[in-house]
Amino acid sequence: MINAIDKPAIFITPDYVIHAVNQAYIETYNTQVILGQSKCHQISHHSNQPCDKHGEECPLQQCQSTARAANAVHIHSTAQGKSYCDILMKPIKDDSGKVLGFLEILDAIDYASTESKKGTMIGQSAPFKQMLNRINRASQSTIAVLLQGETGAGKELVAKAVHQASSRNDKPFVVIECTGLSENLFESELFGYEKGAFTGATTSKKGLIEIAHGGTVFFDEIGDVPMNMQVKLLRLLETQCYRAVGGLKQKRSDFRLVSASHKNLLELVEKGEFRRDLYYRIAGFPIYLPSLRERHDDIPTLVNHFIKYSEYKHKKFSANALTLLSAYAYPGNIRELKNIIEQSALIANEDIIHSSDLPESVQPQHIIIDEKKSSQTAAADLMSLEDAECAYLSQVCDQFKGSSAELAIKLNISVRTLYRKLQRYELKLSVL
Ligand SMILES: Nc1ncnc2c1ncn2[C@@H]1O[C@H](COP(=O)(O)OP(=O)(O)OP(=O)(O)O)[C@@H](O)[C@H]1O
Repeated sequence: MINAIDKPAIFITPDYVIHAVNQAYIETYNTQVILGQSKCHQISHHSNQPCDKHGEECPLQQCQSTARAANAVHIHSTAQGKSYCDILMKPIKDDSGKVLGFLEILDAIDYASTESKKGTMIGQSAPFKQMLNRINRASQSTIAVLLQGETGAGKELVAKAVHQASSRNDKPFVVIECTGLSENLFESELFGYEKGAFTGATTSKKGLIEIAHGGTVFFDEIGDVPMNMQVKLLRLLETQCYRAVGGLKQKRSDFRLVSASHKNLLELVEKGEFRRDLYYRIAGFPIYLPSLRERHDDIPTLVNHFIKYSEYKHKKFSANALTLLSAYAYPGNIRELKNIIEQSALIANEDIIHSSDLPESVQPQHIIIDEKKSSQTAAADLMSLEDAECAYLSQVCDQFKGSSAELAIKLNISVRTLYRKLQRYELKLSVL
């Protein structure tokens, strides 16, 4: 029975022991499993303890307590290194309803990675994993996906992942940037035009919607579509039919819809700036993208990733600079982090990038007090006292050229307290 499943699958009893694996599992994971003996966590996590003992959800336990199917995104150790996997666990019952064991179906996620890997989304924090779970779910259907997240949080990358993981991945992925689209441009760009439709239309041109046939259309910043064009957009999305500018023939395009906005669309609906019917048409399956502030744990891996794929791959950030980078709030999210890394690498004269090479916005005095900002923005950017202390100490450590005793006197604390704080924030004095 297990071999009838085309994805990798295993059968486990409640004591975590694997009793059967299918052909797809053997081909994908190439791992030595001793049936009736190996436990799932030993094989997938190289650990003697179940997943929930080392920070991951255990779908087997969930399944056991509810007697219903459970799902989780896990990081598995495979012959090729660590990789993401979407797990579906189903209880298998006998005729009397007694649970005999669990069927685990594994779906490899190759558009995301825990470590630096070109062309993938990097991260391993809990909010990132929750997002992956939603992306994987969305990609298995043709439901309209709405991506909501701050600017620079990775909406375009997620839209591409939804497409890549779907059955349409061999067809086009077309991006339509909605910001600044005038009515004329909107129609000619989306629907194309016929020869002679307007002055300058010397040949006919295909529209983006036609190009996307069979694939996915990504409407970026859909909240910026003006009211008068929202009606036309709704008609297109409802019927998938359109007419080229200057054309008479009705055309049809089969496309999967993914939209994104950094604005709160429901608030726009309440204010009467976005049509409610259009909102419900595009928001079939909302996916929230966490800001970088919510996934601070991912910063060091992202820093390594961006430096590795930049022209400064031989350079490295000092531990103090990394601490400062981790304490910053990133209103521009991952895009801002990427810029900061490239800027600092360019500024650094040596192969080590020190905290003094980081741009002013990241420096502690800027993070702590920026009087020019409105009180509302300043409140949003406020950092905890602990983060502020850590950021300040990290800069001091890079710049202070004296002994620890001298520094302790300057900071008006004992040398022991200084060492305790340095240890706590994993900082080092440049001259000790
Ligand atoms: N998880 C990630 N791992 C690696 N790089 C990422 C990740 N998320 C985003 N990026 C990178 O960050 C940059 C910004 O991402 P993207 O353009 O997708 O953001 P966005 O939310 O669409 O921004 P905007 O709202 O301004 O359109 C890109 O260079 C992208 O490759």
